[in-house]
Amino acid sequence: MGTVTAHGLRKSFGEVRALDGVTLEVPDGAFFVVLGPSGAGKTTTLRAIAGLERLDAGSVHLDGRDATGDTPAARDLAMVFQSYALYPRKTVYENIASPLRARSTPADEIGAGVERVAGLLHIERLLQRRPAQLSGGEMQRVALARALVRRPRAFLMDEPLTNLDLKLRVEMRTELTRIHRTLGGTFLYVTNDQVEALSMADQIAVLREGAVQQVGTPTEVYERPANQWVAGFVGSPRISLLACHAEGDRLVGAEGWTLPRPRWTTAEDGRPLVLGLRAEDLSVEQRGDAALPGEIYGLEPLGDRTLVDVKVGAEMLKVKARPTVTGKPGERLSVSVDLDRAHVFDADTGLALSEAGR
Ligand SMILES: Nc1ncnc2c1ncn2[C@@H]1O[C@H](COP(=O)(O)OP(=O)(O)OP(=O)(O)O)[C@@H](O)[C@H]1O
Repeated sequence: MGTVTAHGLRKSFGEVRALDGVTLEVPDGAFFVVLGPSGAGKTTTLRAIAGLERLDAGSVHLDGRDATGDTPAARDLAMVFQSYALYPRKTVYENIASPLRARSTPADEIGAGVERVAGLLHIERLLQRRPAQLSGGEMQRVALARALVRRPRAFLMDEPLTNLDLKLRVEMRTELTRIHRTLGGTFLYVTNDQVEALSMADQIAVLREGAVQQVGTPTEVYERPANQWVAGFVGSPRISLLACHAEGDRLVGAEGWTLPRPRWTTAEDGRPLVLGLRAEDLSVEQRGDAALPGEIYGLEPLGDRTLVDVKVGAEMLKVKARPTVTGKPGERLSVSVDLDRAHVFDADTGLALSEAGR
């Protein structure tokens, strides 16, 4: 078993409120990602669960048992840090073996355990080296191997891929999901990288300023963001946001445009709203009659696609287009909108308006 439940975690450092009532329920065997920008409280959450941080309030239950007062060792969790934290004077083999030695594991089991994880992480040929003789990517693999060599109740991982270059990071994402599938076990993983979260997680908790904004599958968080902030944080390129209000069966933009009002939008006429449109739900080709008038601001070729920045009055839309698209700044065009996929938020509260019905 490996369920981890954090309830109402609160923690302040002097004036800074790092955690403002964080509640998480991590099911046994999940790949659960806590996603949030720098300073959101991700590390503090993980450290609190690991028993490394004293809480002002809240509780931590492991496999249903209250572990709030337990020492880190008694919690039986393995933690991987961004900084690797390897022993510099020990070989890779000894680094990986150290958690097993600390628990007086028989020698033959240690050998078998190290070989197994070394194989899993493709680091067999590094076992006799010392950390100073490793690249950053190799050190990261060793740090992961050292955590994975045991079967703790859960693995806690604090941005373990941050120090890797982009290519290695992408590779390790696939490897970590493979390792999770192979080993089983509960992974609680924190990151500020939304692509990492979307590509690896079974479930994502989005954290902002010490408060959970939304918990859901990657699809739920991306397709049905609970509020404007989540919509803006998750997704690349960033969602375009346009000020508007409803008038009968139309949405009327602050910049003078109108669109048919999505049938699921529940808001009284005149209330300030924000229309959220993702780049892939917009098109510079003519499609249907829902369209916004604008002018090209710039083109950003990205190889497999080109992003077209379109000015709609003083506001900006990012539109995903074919790589062959052409156009000059200042050229007028009409941007087609897939309204079934649009998001509407209350401008005052930021909350998504009734999306359940679609
Ligand atoms: N030991 C500490 N003393 C004082 N303030 C702290 C301490 N640890 C964290 N904080 C503050 O608490 C807040 C949350 O920090 P935390 O490290 O949990 O965020 P994070 O989401 O992990 O950020 P990052 O992605 O940058 O690591 C921040 O404002 C941070 O400055």
